[in-house]
Amino acid sequence: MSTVSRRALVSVSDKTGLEDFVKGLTELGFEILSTGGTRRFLQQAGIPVIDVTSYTGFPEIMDGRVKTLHPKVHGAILGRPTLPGDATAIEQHGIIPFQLVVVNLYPFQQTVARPDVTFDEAVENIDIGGPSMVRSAAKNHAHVAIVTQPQQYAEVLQQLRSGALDEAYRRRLAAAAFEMTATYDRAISDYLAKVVSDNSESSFGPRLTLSFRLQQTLRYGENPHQRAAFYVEDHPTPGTLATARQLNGKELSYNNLLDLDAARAAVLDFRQPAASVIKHNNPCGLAIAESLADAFHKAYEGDPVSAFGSIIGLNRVVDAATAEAMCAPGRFIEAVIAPGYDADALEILTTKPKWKANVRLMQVEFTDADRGAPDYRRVSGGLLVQDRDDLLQSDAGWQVVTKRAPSQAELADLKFAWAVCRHVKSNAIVFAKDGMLLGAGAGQMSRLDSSIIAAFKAGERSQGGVVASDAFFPFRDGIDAAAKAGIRSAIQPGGSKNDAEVIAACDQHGIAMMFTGMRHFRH
Ligand SMILES: NC(=O)c1ncn([C@@H]2O[C@H](COP(=O)(O)O)[C@@H](O)[C@H]2O)c1NC=O
Repeated sequence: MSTVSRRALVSVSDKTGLEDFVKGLTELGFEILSTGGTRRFLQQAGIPVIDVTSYTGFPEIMDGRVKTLHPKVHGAILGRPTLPGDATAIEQHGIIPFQLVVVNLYPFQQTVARPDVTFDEAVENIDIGGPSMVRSAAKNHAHVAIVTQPQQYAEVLQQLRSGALDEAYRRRLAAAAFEMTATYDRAISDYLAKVVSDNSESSFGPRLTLSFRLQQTLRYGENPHQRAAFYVEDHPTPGTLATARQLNGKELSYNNLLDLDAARAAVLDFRQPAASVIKHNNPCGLAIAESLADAFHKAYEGDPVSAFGSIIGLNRVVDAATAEAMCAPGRFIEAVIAPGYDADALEILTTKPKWKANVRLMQVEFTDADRGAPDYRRVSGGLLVQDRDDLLQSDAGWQVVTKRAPSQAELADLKFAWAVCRHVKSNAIVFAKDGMLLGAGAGQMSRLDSSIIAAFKAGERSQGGVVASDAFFPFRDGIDAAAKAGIRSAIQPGGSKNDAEVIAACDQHGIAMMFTGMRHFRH
């Protein structure tokens, strides 16, 4: 038996804060045992360390695949010295129990997050010995404290200095340890499931396990009587809402988050400066222009009544002109999401009386990295999974089906209206002109009702404009309503058994129509 009273096993990949922590442990009388890399790191810092191989009498083998997987290591972690049977085994096999185990794992999640990662690299970053020690120590928390994160170091030292780590504290450490190994294993199984599904005919594996961590609890859900929280992925893709930073304003609500996501998505599709105005998850305004300020102005004026209390999405760094336009008298905005705010814009938006401390300003990188990610929707007792309908659009395969082809200006508006349309709840009808959404018929149970609403919203402005429909027009009535409003061009997927009747209606009204061959339902 050793004469030292306390032993710690330290084996970590992330060496953050390690030197100070282990120095603290040695000052408290701990003898330190470590694996190769950790031992070298600590010795370079002048800390006395025993190599774990000199304790086990067995070398590290197979490029480190086996370093701590030894009965003298696991016996020293799992042994219960207070039990006669365990005490005998400890004595017989020359085991020296550990009171503290400090382990963090190979960076599997960070490795597979790299776009250029190879399968072999990913596999080599699956830690085996580390989780085994963590699980052993967490199971035996009655005798052993398990430390798995650098963030725990300061508190652990403080607890040790004030006496000992009591059982309740060790149990908390054990709970954190099992949570860590569960997350780690889930990351491995998700990665492998993705590799398997990418290589198989069906993209969907036999089981789906999702893991999210709590980012914030929310005051309430869609309504005040509903509890709510925002959970995010462990390593969210840059540019997603989970990575957005709040620069100003009140606490975010559940509905704010939903609308901010829609506001960002609606402007992400455009390469020109674009602005979206979101209400209840639908754009009531959306526009593109030469400058961001003009885009915002056109978007807000698309439907200024509905825009009151809206969420704004902007796809350029906000400048002073756009900031001034958003603060103009009579405009009321709840939140803004943009890739940034220049110093002048931030000054304006954080000092204007109604904005300061009120309007939520969110900053997020605008990238395409998240496109095509899976989309999940809860139904009672299950989860619906699909590819998100957000791939960059192309006009390859579009065809003119009417006698008249759209003019260049009409074609530009048709492309714009088609891009807007997939952000509107079905049945979606969009009237647009000059890069500006004039009227949206959203979420109606009949396409004709959506057409009538879009025409009503657009009013006189729809003269010479275009209409986009997220799914085919089943009858000519939607086209008749658009023609009555002065629409000159239409875009829709086509594919109805009544296509001939709808095309004839367009020809009769002199409307040019294009079929895209792709539907954009958004239920
Ligand atoms: N194979 C083993 O027996 C083993 N024992 C500990 N590890 C891991 O090796 C890392 C530390 O290694 P080193 O001290 O050599 O830098 C830790 O992240 C630890 O979790 C192992 N590695 C992987 O499984």
